[in-house]
Amino acid sequence: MRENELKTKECREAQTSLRELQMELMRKSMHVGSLAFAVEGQVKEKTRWCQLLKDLNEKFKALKTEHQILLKESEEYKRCLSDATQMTTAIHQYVSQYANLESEFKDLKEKFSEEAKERKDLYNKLIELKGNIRVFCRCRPLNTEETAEGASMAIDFDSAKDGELIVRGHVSSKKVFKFDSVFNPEEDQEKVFEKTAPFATSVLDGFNVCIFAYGQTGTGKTFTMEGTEGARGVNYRILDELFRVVKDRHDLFQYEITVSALEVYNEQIHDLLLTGSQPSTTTKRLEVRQVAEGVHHVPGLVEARVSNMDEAWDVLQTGSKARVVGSTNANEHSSRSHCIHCVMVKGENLMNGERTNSKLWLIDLAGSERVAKTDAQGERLKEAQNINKSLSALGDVISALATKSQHIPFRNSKLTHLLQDSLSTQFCFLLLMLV
Ligand SMILES: Nc1ncnc2c1ncn2[C@@H]1O[C@H](COP(=O)(O)OP(=O)(O)OP(=O)(O)O)[C@@H](O)[C@H]1O
Repeated sequence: MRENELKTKECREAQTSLRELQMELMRKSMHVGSLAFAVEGQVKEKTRWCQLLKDLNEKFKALKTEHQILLKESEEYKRCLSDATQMTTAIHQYVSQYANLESEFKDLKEKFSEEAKERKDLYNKLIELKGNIRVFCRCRPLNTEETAEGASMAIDFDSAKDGELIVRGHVSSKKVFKFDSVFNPEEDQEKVFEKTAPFATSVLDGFNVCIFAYGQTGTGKTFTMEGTEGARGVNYRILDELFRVVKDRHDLFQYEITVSALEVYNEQIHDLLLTGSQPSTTTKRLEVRQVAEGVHHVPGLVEARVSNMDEAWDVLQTGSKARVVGSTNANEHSSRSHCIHCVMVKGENLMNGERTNSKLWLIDLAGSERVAKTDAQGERLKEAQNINKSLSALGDVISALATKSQHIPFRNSKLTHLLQDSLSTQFCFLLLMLV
């Protein structure tokens, strides 16, 4: 019994310790569960950190590459900076050089203006010394008919070297004429122009220049002024020279050039640039009007603006052609009218703003044969009388100008009236006498 009780006690104790062990096991398994949960959390955390580390690694790599690029760029910038510094120094040097040049340029500009004025004054004096009225004589060669008829020259050209021309008369008489220049039959258009060329500069310097061709019909007035395509005359050559000088001076001067072409026939002025302006057709006559003290104008006259030689020549040729086309007999008509080409030049000195206003007149006068000699009647007589009247009026004006007379009779003919302004101040007058 006792043994039974012991066994029961043992059994109870075993039961109690089993219960405790069970409790302990439960506690331990709960602890293991919480540890597993914690471990799972740690694993998750580790994965996240690993990912972060990976990302950071990539970012680091990218930053490293960027750093390399920036390093390169910064070296480039450094180089540029040194270039820029050099450039700035160079610019500073240029600026100071420019300032020096500018002041030198200003000095030169002033000197140039003074020299130009001096040159113009000297030129002015030279013209005065040479005389602002000059007469050249040109003798044409004998034509084939004259040679066939056995004609010979009455002029002794050997003596003409100093401008003195000896004309042998009948028997042993001889007459001596004095000219500023004499051109013998062998001297060509170029030779004649050599002496005329300086007048182009005079016009651009503000002088009025009048060049006349005077002589009897057939002596070569039109040949000398107009010339032919193969032997250009004064008109073409002087315009060419004028535009050459304009081009040469384009940095210092600005010029505005206009041209007109007109004709004086039977003491009436006609515009050759207006179609149908010939005397044979019914057109409005032009008149010279005084618009201010010392300023005369021809209202309605076409003034064509030209900017180069070709344009100017085209306009003047239009005028010359209109003169020929309008007449029934070109030669007859041309010898009975004064053909006038006028080149108007407005200049501005770009250095000092000085302005000039001048005119170049190129005039092929009507044939100078005398009425008594021509045995003219009717319309021809009227034409010849008008020519005589205007040529002698021109002669009177020249002699009044040459003797510096108080009164210059400009109003005695249409031609001299037209030229009044141009023969009143700063002018050069050249008469080409053709024989
Ligand atoms: N220096 C010269 N050399 C060669 N030929 C000339 C010369 N002068 C004139 N001639 C010739 O003489 C002829 C007459 O000349 P031109 O027509 O120029 O005379 P003009 O005086 O103008 O006459 P018009 O009063 O009728 O107009 C033309 O055939 C021209 O070619």
